[in-house]
Parts: sequence; C-alpha cells; structure tokens
Amino acid sequence: MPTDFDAIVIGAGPGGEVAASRLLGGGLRVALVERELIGGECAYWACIPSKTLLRPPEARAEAAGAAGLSTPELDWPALRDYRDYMIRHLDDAAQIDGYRKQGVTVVKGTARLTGRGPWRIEADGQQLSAEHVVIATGSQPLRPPVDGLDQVEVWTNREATTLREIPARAVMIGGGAVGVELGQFLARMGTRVTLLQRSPRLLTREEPRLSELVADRLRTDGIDLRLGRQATTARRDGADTVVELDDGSSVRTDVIVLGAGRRPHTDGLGLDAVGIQTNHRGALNIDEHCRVTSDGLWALGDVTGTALFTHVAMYQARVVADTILGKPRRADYTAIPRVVFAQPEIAAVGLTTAQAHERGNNLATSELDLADSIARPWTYETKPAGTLGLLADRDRRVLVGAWTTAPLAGEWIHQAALAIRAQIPIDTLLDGIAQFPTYSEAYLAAAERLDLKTATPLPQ
Ligand SMILES: Cc1cc2nc3c(=O)[nH]c(=O)nc-3n(C[C@H](O)[C@H](O)[C@H](O)COP(=O)(O)OP(=O)(O)OC[C@H]3O[C@@H](n4cnc5c(N)ncnc54)[C@H](O)[C@@H]3O)c2cc1C
Ligand SMILES: NC(=O)c1ccc[n+]([C@@H]2O[C@H](COP(=O)([O-])OP(=O)(O)OC[C@H]3O[C@@H](n4cnc5c(N)ncnc54)[C@H](O)[C@@H]3O)[C@@H](O)[C@H]2O)c1
Repeated sequence: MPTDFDAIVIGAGPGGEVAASRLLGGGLRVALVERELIGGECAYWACIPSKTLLRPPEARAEAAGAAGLSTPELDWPALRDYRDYMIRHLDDAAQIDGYRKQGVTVVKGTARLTGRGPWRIEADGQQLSAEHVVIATGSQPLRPPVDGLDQVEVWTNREATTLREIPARAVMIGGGAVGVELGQFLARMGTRVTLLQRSPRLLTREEPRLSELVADRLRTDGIDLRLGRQATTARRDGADTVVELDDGSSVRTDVIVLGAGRRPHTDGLGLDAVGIQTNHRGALNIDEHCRVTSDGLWALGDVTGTALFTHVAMYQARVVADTILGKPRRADYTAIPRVVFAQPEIAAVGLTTAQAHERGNNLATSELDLADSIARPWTYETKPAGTLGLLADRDRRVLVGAWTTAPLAGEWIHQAALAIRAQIPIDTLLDGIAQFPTYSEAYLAAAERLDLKTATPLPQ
C-alpha cells in the first residue's frame, strides 16, 4: 500500500532531529512532527540554557583562583540576554524553515498513533502514513509526592533554566545532575540554597567517593545539604513558602526547584490503539537496533529510559537511521561519558566499583590527588583541586571505569571513554606520553598506582 512518507519522526529533540536529518540524507521521504519547539527540551530548557548559565560563574571562580587576577563581576542582565539568545528566544521559525527547505515535511502538533500496517498517525488535524515511525518524544519532570506542592511556587527545569530574576532563597529537591548543576548555579548567583536529597549521598549512580567530594564542594559553595531527607509538605505563610521535612525540621524559601528525576513521555501517543505497552518505568522497550516492533516502529532517546543524555539520544538516532537505511548496526552502550557541569567539572565513565564487582571483575582501583602528582593543577590555579579514580580488570588488563572531579574533566574523561570502549590494554596506557603539563598526565600516574597483581577480596 503506498504511504505518504517513508518515515515519520515524532518529537524534534536532539534524537528526533538527528534521525530525521540522517533519513533525509539517505534519500527517504521524511515527516517531522513536533508539538512544541524544534530542538526539544535540550535546546530550550535543559542542556543549552543550563550550560550557558553555568559558564560565567565557573569562569568567575576560575579567575578568582588564578594568580594575580581579581574576581570579575557577574552581570546578570547580560548573562540572561545571552541565555535568551542561546535558546533562540523560544522561537523555532528558522529551524522549521530550514527543514522545509531541505525537503522535510514539518508538522506542528501532538502526534497520536492511530493504526499500523502501514503505520498511521494523526497530528494537527492531518492523517499521515509511513512505513516507519520513530518515537523520540523525550521525558518530563517527576513531581515528588509532597503535600501542598500545587499551592506554592514550584520550578521544574523549564522555569529554572528560563529564570528572569535570581531568587533570594531556593529549596532544591533532588541531588542528581539537575540538583547539583542548578543548585550550584543558584548558590553562585547569590541564592541561599537548601538541597534535599532522598538518598544518603548525591549523584547516586556514581562512585560513592565522588559523591563525597561533590558534597564537600557544594558545602563550600554555601549550599545547605540535607542528605537522606525528603520534603513532606509545602505551604504558604505570607510571602514565604514553608517546606517541612521528614525529620521534623522546616525551611523557608521563595521557590522550590525540582530535580527529582524524569519519566518517559508517552502520554497521548495512542500506544494502546496500536497494541504497544510501556515497561514498568513507563519507557518503550527497544531491541539492540532500537526497534519497538519488527514492523517499522522505532524509539530512541529519553523515551526509551536508556540513559537520559543528549549524546545517547543522538547515538541511538544514528543506529536507527543506519538500520532503516539498510546498514544495520547494534547499539553498544559501553563507556558512555557522564559529565556534570559543576565547577570543578564532575565526570565519569564505565563501571563503578559496585557494578564491577557485580560483574565479577577481578578489580584493581586507584585514586589520585591531582595536586600531589602532576604539575597542571598548580599552573592552573593557586588552590588546586582535583581527584581521579581508575578501575581496572586485572585478568584482562583493561580499564573498566574512571571518575574524576577537576577542571576540564568533561573534556579529558574522553580518553578513559575511548580506552574502555576500545579495551585498550593498560600496558598501552602505561607506555603513553601525555603533553606536559596537562590534566591528561593524571592517567599515567593513576594507572601506575593500580595493583594489577594481587586479588582484592569481594566486599562483604
Ligand atoms: C536541566 C537539564 C539539563 C540537562 N543537561 C544535559 C547535558 O548537559 N548533557 C546531556 O547530554 N543531557 C542533558 N540533559 C538531558 C537531555 O536534556 C535529554 O537527555 C535530551 O533532551 C533527550 O533528547 P530526546 O530527543 O530524547 O528528547 P527531548 O529533548 O525531550 O525532545 C522530545 C521532543 O518530543 C516532543 N514531543 C513529545 N511528545 C510528542 C508528541 N506526542 N507529538 C509530537 N511531539 C512530541 C517534545 O515537545 C520535545 O520537543 C539535561 C536535562 C535537564 C532536565
Ligand atoms: N550534565 C548532564 O548530562 C545532565 C544534566 C542534568 C540532567 N541530566 C539528565 O537528566 C536526567 C534527570 O536528572 P535529575 O537530576 O532530575 O534526575 P536523577 O534521577 O539523576 O536524580 C534525581 C535525584 O533526586 C532524588 N530524589 C527523588 N525524589 C526525591 C524527593 N522526593 N526528595 C529528595 N530527593 C529526591 C533521587 O534520590 C535522585 O538522586 C538524568 O538522568 C540525567 O542523565 C544530565
């Protein structure tokens, strides 16, 4: 049966955009359906504005820490203007125009699946059919179960990243990447921040030692960290919001900022109508080619719940497009870098110690205080900070994990990412030559500390 398109991509975040562009490049007839803005959460309310906002306070702290420099002033209106420029003033007219000129049919509206064999969708009053449908609808913020949350001022990542004025006080709920980045940003802009983290440590998916170092950093920034704590209720008291915690204490604030995780976005997609179910986390199950079904339904990015990063969404989009275009490839999620853009940067890749033990690695670990071991921290700042941890498998003599918090860590973590993904022998790393004086020299120093001979007992 003839179809309107070869492929319809639902959702124009970073994942959907890469899929649409690659499928178009492969000569297919492509429709891109977006209910809000072309560019998705990442471009307007997540990665781009948050990293734009974080850079000036980072540069300011770096200047203050470099010899002979005085602390530059932060100019909030100028930073806010640049943030607005970076998020295109929430206007995607140029993007729509660009796609249409390239030959993509752009439909602005909420897409709903209405049938299969061939796939049919409805969006903006139009019925479209295609051989392939790619679902790239992203995720939405979780609202924690706090009584009275609807009665007080609450910011999700959207309000927080498009903020116009810096609040005097904020209660941040969640100590993951969003909580650490936005919490530090607000604190450095002068907000009195209280951060509530349900777990006993920050960044729960990372090495506990890294969580400890990050907590110390945030406390130095003046953030009141409440670990192992949750809000139970929130209420108004005059101009204040009062947040009550599960230990009986309370905090007065101007705003509550949510960074308590996200859930896959499948509401209203019409999955039931075509017999598709989500898994227990609300995500779409996919196979190694990112197929939801074998008859042309695909999914990628946050909606798959794989690892909620833009680089993962774009990687899956490349896997989907190549497979549709007849060059099948399997997604391999080994060694995805995980960077939190705090100051100093926090970066990790591969397995944590607990994960490595679970997988039966014969594990060797090392931890390096960068200032004790290499020169770059001292030429970089007067009070050098930074730590690198390595995890290696003794039997295979390869790295299986790395974590660090240090200046520019988001850049040089990629050496560990490549070493882990390509299983580069430790002996090659031990024979490596890094430019002097750079942070990259830390890898040799940390690798030399790995005890690759004796077995470590498994934790009890
Ligand atoms: C504050 C914050 C900061 C972040 N910073 C980073 C970072 O620095 N680096 C990083 O890698 N990741 C970061 N992330 C995560 C990153 O934003 C996501 O992983 C990424 O946006 C996922 O891309 P996606 O294409 O899957 O979905 P999205 O970017 O969420 O895009 C999905 C699109 O689908 C549309 N849509 C949904 N349903 C429908 C429908 N039925 N019909 C039509 N359109 C629909 C939505 O409107 C949206 O535009 C951050 C997240 C947050 C919250
Ligand atoms: N730099 C980056 O790449 C970057 C930046 C921001 C976000 N992200 C992505 O966005 C996703 C969402 O980030 P996130 O930080 O919102 O989620 P997250 O799942 O990483 O962390 C949420 C944290 O909130 C805590 N929490 C949950 N409910 C709570 C409650 N009621 N009270 C107190 N604490 C509570 C959890 O224990 C958890 O540690 C992440 O998966 C991350 O990959 C990436």
